[in-house]
Amino acid sequence: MIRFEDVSVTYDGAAEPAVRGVDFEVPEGELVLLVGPSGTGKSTILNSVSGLVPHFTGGTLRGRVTVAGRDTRTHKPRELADVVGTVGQDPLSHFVTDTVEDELAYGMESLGLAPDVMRRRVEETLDLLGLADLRDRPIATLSGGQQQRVAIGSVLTPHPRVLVLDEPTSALDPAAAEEVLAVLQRLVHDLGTTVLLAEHRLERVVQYADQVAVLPAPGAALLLGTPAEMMAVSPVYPPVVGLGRLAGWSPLPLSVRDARRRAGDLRERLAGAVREVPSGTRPTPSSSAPSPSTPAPIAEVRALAVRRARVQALRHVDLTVTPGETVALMGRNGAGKSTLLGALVGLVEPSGGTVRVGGLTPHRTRPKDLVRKVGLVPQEPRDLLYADTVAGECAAADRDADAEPGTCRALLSDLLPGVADDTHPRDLSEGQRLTLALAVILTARPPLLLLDEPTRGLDYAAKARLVRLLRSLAAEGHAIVLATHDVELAAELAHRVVLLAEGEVIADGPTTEVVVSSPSFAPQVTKILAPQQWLTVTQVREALG
Ligand SMILES: Nc1ncnc2c1ncn2[C@@H]1O[C@H](COP(=O)(O)OP(=O)(O)OP(=O)(O)O)[C@@H](O)[C@H]1O
Ligand SMILES: Nc1ncnc2c1ncn2[C@@H]1O[C@H](COP(=O)(O)OP(=O)(O)OP(=O)(O)O)[C@@H](O)[C@H]1O
Repeated sequence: MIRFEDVSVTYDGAAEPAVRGVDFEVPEGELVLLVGPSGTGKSTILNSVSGLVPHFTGGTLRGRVTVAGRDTRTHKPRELADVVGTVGQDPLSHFVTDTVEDELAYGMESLGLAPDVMRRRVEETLDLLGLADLRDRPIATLSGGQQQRVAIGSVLTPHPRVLVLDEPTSALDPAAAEEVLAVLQRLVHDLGTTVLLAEHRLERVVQYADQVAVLPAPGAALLLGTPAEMMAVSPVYPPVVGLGRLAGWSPLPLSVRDARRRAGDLRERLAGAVREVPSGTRPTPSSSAPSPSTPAPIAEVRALAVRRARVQALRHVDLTVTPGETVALMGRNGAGKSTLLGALVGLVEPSGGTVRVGGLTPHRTRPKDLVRKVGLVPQEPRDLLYADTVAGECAAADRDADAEPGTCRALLSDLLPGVADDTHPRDLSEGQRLTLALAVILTARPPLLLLDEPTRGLDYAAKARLVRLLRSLAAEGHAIVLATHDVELAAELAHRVVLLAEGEVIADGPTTEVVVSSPSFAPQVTKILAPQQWLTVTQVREALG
């Protein structure tokens, strides 16, 4: 259905092709998962199926890409729209209408479908993706994950024969991600839809794939095979595969269920091993604090309520954060995580209750004074960056924070060597942009550091670098609060997990306690080795010695 024949793409001005000699086929009615570290060309391959490469991105495409027999070089994206539905990495940039319902209908309208068919499919899709309550909402007022669901819904309604999805679950909560993948699988099985999908969070998707295509390194040849074959050789793999490799299981398990069946021996070996307190996870924040007295909190939230237009986004929220602790805020899309971070940094005004950060009331404090107390790395780091060059961005950060000139640049070079001063922030990769935003925020050395979905778009290596960095900041005494759907990240990093549901705190405790009992928020290793309480492959490796 999709065929690549010896395809190479070279972007204008680039010395090397972004992808080289790509030659593979996605048969009709199969779901093929495209994986690989950042920058290996996954988006480039996806965009050449929809025709965005080279028609919109520029550059040169050699070889041939055909979709349902149509050559994408001679057919513009518009002329492929009746066959291919695409969701890109940045759904916001693709929305064409203002409300949820209109957006779901738009693709069908442009194809001229009958009104009764459109009506039926809109209703179906609203139900399928849990959007019914949001049907009249302006898209601009939706949470990140709600927007991503709308973006996915809007390509499903025209029933395209081919779906091309670039990280479709990056902003979704774990349950929503499962729901979306179940919908895709149903389309593949029942309607024979062909799906090509790229994703970094393999723990969410690998078990749904018929085949996996791996781009091991920039410019390297693409490998194609069954998920089990590919997971044995891929440089990126989910924790279930990491555990399987560690335990020497063959064939490698791809799902928690497969792994549980094999895990008897491993559980026995682990029961014998001394269970140490895992690195990065302390039983309670205060019990291991250096001084006998608990440090004074850096942030205190009492009975916080926030209304956003007609939505009660938060109610009765109490939260205390002390220096040196890392707190993960988790909960379904729209639960109020970003709103709570917004209240801590003064962007969102409480409608009731109080918020105190470093003795100040954030929404009544001048930004200049507040930057020394608290900094937020937003869900879309681009929202924070407005200069034309990396150097300009860093100079502005130094000024805003009254820091020595060169402070921000030194931080950036430390975190991420090799980013040139004259690069436009727009041309950085997702991970590079996140790191730049982090350096900008850290320039003021705020004692409270907030991050909204920091692992969106990051590969496993970039995530590991972020974990190391945040751990060392916590060890220096920074308090860190991160809103995340990445259960594996929370397991690695957080001392404490706070679960929000419909604007209320429903659990607040040490990571192990909160996640072990939750089917949605438990990491893979926990599910595989239950009833023993392990969180990560690293912990298991250390325990086995
Ligand atoms: N429009 C463009 N113009 C110039 N270079 C580009 C463009 N898009 C991508 N590149 C470069 O091509 C290479 C492959 O990028 P691509 O986005 O396809 O990788 P990816 O595997 O999807 O990465 P990620 O997982 O980070 O999204 C990178 O070096 C990137 O900087
Ligand atoms: N400007 C706004 N106007 C009206 N409602 C809003 C606005 N911003 C957010 N909301 C609503 O407030 C609720 C909480 O949103 P918030 O962004 O805090 O959720 P979240 O937990 O961060 O979600 P996600 O996991 O999807 O990022 C959602 O129902 C959202 O639709």
